[in-house]
Amino acid sequence: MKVLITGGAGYIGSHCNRYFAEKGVETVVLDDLSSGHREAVTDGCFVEGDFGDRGLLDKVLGAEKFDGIIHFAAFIDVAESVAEPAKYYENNVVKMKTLLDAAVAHGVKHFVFSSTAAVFGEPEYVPIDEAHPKKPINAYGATKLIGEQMLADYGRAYGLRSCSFRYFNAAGDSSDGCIGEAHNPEHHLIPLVLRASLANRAMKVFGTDYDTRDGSCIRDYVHVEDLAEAHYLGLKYIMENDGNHAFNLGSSEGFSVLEILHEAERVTGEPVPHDIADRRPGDPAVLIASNKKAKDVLGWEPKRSEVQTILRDAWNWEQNKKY
Ligand SMILES: NC(=O)c1ccc[n+]([C@@H]2O[C@H](COP(=O)([O-])OP(=O)(O)OC[C@H]3O[C@@H](n4cnc5c(N)ncnc54)[C@H](O)[C@@H]3O)[C@@H](O)[C@H]2O)c1
Ligand SMILES: O=c1ccn([C@@H]2O[C@H](COP(=O)(O)OP(=O)(O)O[C@H]3O[C@H](CO)[C@@H](O)[C@H](O)[C@H]3O)[C@@H](O)[C@H]2O)c(=O)[nH]1
Repeated sequence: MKVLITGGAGYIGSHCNRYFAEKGVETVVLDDLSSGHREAVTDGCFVEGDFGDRGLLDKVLGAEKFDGIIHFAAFIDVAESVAEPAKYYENNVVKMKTLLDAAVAHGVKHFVFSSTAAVFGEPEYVPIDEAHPKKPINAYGATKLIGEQMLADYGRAYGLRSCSFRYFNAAGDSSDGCIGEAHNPEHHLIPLVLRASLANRAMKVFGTDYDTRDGSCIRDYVHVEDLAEAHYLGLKYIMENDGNHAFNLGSSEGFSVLEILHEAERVTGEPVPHDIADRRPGDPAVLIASNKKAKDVLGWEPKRSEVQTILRDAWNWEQNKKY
């Protein structure tokens, strides 16, 4: 089996590339390194370039037969998407259409897509299942919902089978410390908490006046290696089953920001210096996934998504980062 992985030099894509290689899948990573790292591509072939470049896609997809495309490449910063929506519609929608057209033209039949919990917007109930209304409240979430809709339409019209995964909070790093999260700038809670301990410099807790058990926001953290496995199961599923499918991926357990700080202190034995700050605009109080459909349909079972395991792997990575 052979797949093209866009964004495979990024955080989640690099773990997926490694997992697929372990499973004996041949991979070609296509990444423009706008936020990814060449060192994160530990397996397969690497092509540096833009996934929206049709000429390049024709060259890559025309050279050999690909069984599927695993599409991670995107811009991912929610706040930036509100300030600069054009940048997000261009990369996450316009270029994705180019990629889909190239897939259809070259006879690629299977497409796995990185969607997000942000397609749901403000939750009407938790845990959030796949039937939950989709009303994104920022441009980032809107672009991902359009991506899902394009897949449904391309599926009906051109027979492209697809699987969209709505990740909740991707977290953790490779269990052997070889690759990990290295966004620049970093906005995600867990790396910032651990860096606060390492540097003895206060991080900010955005809001303690939410309607939650301790006033801070609750999120569902899912290990990046569990996400990688889901992509493999998802690809296998659409190779055996027709249609366009979507799954929520989370641990189905919620932790508040203050609970994460506390758990981090238990794992590292170090205090987390922090200040209480105002709410960050656009943060829903609680996001928790129902992962029942992924379990029932794909047989997915999160193995490393206990918060202590996530924090242990992340602590190991933050202390010994390779890039
Ligand atoms: N990190 C999370 O918690 C999270 C949650 C939900 C969804 N997602 C989605 O998962 C995917 C991966 O996220 P991540 O955290 O690994 O992000 P990341 O920024 O680490 O990885 C994205 C990769 O895509 C590449 N890229 C971006 N635009 C490109 C282009 N035009 N051509 C070629 N390469 C391009 C970047 O260089 C980078 O390597 C994204 O689609 C994101 O929307 C992430
Ligand atoms: O310095 C910080 C950083 C974050 N937080 C809080 O920690 C929680 C988690 O924040 P973060 O790690 O930035 O993740 P989210 O904002 O929940 O967004 C992630 O999860 C979403 C789905 O749940 C995805 O759509 C996004 O792409 C992904 O970044 C939120 O309540 C933040 O307010 C802080 O208190 N201080």
